Amino acid sequence: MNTASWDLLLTGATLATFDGGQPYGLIEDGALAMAGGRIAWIGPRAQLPADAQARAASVEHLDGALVTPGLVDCHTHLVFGGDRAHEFDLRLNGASYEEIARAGGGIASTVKATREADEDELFTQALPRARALLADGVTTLEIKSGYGLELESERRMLRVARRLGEALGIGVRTSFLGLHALPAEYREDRDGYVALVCDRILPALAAEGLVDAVDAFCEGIGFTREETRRVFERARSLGLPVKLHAEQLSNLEGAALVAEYDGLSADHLEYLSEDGVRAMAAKGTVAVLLPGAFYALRETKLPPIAALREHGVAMAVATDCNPGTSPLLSLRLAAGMACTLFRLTPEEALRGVTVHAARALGLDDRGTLAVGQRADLVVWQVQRPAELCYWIGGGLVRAVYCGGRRIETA
Ligand SMILES: O=C(O)CC[C@@H]1NC(=O)NC1=O
Ligand SMILES: [Fe+3]
Repeated sequence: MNTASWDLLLTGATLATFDGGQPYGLIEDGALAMAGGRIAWIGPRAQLPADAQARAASVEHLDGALVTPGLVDCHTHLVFGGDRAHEFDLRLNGASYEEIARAGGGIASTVKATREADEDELFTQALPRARALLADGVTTLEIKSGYGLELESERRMLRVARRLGEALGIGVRTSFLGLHALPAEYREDRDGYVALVCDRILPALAAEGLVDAVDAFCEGIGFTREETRRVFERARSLGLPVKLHAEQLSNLEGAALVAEYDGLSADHLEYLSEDGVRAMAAKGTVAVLLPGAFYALRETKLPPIAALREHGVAMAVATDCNPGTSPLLSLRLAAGMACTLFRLTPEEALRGVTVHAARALGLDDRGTLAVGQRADLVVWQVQRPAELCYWIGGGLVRAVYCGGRRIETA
């Protein structure tokens, strides 16, 4: 009779648990057991129960390899049609953003390509991007809508997001981003478009179970604070949490608006003020830093990292994977950029792509290695946590587990 109560026992691991007070929550020469998709036991190998080997259906000795929680990418626009590589080429050959936009480029070109693609085409185009993030350790992905800007295309985007999670066996959380850009057909009727989003599209997609959170692009080139408030009011009436692209290019006090609605996160934040930091701290709103967009746009204004630290605002880091301002397919590289460009410590950056990123999605069942957490974890080819931010480039993953199941990353 099988007496095993553990599915798998990993021993001889360097465990970065991000749980407890030690730097990285580190446990040297540790052991971790999984059962039923959860972590059943974790601690120093020397403290394993005497019958540990008998309890485990299988045992793997890791010779000191680093084990972390599965990485959480809490801000992506991963589903979209076409790409903007040609614009990258035009820009590097001297074309301005304005010239490209006037020629139909920018978000408008991605909206056109997304509307023209059917669900299978969108899925086929997004799958390699999701696999690339998975191959670098991501086990939970947030994926936004926002390139459809009308009901059927927004629905297609969110259905593809759900399909990606099912196909790859990883967690997916969706965010509705109807207020991402004004579609051409509403160029003369902003109010009409905001009403369409709030009164028609969002309620319909929420009723179909496609929306986990509501986001908006609160910016001079996006939507105003008042327009953002309208979609937040609708989200609240539907019982959906909110998050926001806030203070990316200017200060519209979007972060304070998220805090007013007890929102999950404010994202970008290069122009975040001290008042905005205080508002976020008072409500536990997570600051999501997006160094990929900062890098690709060659920004110079840094987010107020010192103020966020001083006020104890949890900082997350994400790829913001999108075709225009952050075509970034490695969350680990985003963590490295957060260190090099934003001066986060490696521990801050790694908390930013694990436990704090999970909190930015309203998830408390993942992001740390602790008994009862989902068995979402990565076994790395390195021994020290800081190496995950230090090495530039991929190939450091040895194994990925999601819900206790080994995930193929090739
Ligand atoms: O250019 C794109 O396709 C998206 C830009 C992206 N969206 C947003 O809200 N902020 C950004 O940087
Ligand atoms: Fe974004």
